[in-house]
Amino acid sequence: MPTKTLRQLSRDDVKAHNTEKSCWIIIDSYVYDVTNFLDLHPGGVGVITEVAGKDVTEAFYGLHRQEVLHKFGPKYIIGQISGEQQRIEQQSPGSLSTVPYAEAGWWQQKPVPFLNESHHRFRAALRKFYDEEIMPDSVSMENMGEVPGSDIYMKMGEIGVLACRLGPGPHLKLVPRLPGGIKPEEFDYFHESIAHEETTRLGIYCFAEGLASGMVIGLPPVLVFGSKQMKETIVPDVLAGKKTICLAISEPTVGSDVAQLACTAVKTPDGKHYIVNGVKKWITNGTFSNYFTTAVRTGGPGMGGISMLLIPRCEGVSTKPIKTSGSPSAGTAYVIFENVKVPVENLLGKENGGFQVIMANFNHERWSMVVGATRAARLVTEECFKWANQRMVFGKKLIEQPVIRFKLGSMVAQIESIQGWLDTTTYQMTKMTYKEQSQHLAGPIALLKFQCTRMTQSVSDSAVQIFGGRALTKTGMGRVVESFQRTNKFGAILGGAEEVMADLGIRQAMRNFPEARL
Ligand code: HEM
Repeated sequence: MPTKTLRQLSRDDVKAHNTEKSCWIIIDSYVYDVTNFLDLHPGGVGVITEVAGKDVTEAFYGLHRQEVLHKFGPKYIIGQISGEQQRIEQQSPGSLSTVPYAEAGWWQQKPVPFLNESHHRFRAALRKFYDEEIMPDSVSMENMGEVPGSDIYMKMGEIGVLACRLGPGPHLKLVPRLPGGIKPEEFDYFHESIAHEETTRLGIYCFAEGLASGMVIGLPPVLVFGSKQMKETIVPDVLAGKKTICLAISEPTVGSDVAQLACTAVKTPDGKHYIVNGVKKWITNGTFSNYFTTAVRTGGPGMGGISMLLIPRCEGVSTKPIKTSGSPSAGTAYVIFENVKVPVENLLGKENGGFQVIMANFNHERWSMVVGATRAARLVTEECFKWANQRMVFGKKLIEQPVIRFKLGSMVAQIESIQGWLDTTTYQMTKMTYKEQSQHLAGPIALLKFQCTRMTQSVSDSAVQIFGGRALTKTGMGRVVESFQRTNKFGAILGGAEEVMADLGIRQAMRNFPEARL
């Protein structure tokens, strides 16, 4: 809202401008001359002229998100009502929300043992970046089905967030700086979780997926198992946002049952190349990636015959968009390999040792999905809290209905339960080596993901009921809830289906089952 001194007006001054020829309205103490906007107004001329000359604050907020006012409003402001102040809290870039439960406890001044000042600094820098650089165009890009372009990737590379989304490790030293001036040595899994959370907080699932979700799962195998040459050339380019990468494992007939995959890589007689043939499906960021971290069959059937190859976009590689229930902004693709010649140096790990490479990555992927899904559910709850507080129905605010408070209570309780488990898990990760994490956390993380996506479905269901018809339109008041109800199931399938997760959790637990009897 304007910072310069505004012309002071009285309510009577405004009252006189109540026609199509001169149409003034008051929203939260500011006076808008919307005469020239009437013909542009998506809701039509009549709705505004009907209330011309009046204070329309409640009517406005009943029909529009605050972002509408921020985007279109400022140029029509001509003054402020004398002696009045803006009353409605404005979300400024980078700020924390004061709506109850809209931020996890620590961010709303409740002490927790895991976080310190560096996490605060990191969050503030990152949120400001997302609010200012990414948010403004993201809703329209998602609706138009546009993927985030290289300009966005470069900006993300510049601030260092791409590296942060891969977690702690030596790769953090490959970027010139990290958000908030964090040092690579002080970076832990809580910083990483903040980086995922702030991406999800955009509230636009597929566009947010387009922001390097493929890299989060596609680059770690290169970091851990790649050759020196890959680490010196490909990794820095990806972290700088100059190149993009994704993970290509699932196939038209193979999802969670990775051991059955059919894409083949056959060595040439001179032993210098693999010839890759096959199709990958549901590959996030596949439509625009430069590299594909790909699972291929180099040996016999089952998990012992799988290898991982880094395949560049080259002759014989083609990608086709898949129309999902989300938006093309995620770049979800079929990736088709037809006699693709890949140097043997592009092998990640050992030949036929690909299953270990895949597994090494899975826990981290699942954990990061829980982080994102929990944050998305929290955002949805914030939307519901705000809406229930502003929506008037049957002569009172929605929040005054006990049934709505019950729904909100149930949503908050489920989210906070997952948050508690998640924070404990993240803390355990900070105290364990990668190997220890695989040994001790694979089962609990699988169960956590299972419970988390059960939670998101329940939260989505309640949120839709609270928003009513607005939860079914892609633009307007309910856009965040609409996106969530359309896309939250992705998390229940990708990275291991719910049923597989619950089963895995128990199978892992059975590995250490004692000689116990009742
Ligand atoms: C500065 C003043 C205003 C601006 C910039 C503005 C802008 C907009 C925009 C951008 C939309 C499309 C919303 C979307 O789909 O995301 C919209 C819709 C609408 N506006 Fe306004 N508007 C203003 C004032 C008003 C006023 C004063 C009223 C009546 C009280 C009004 C009534 C409506 C209605 C009924 C819709 C359709 C809402 C729906 O689809 O649910 N607008 N307006």
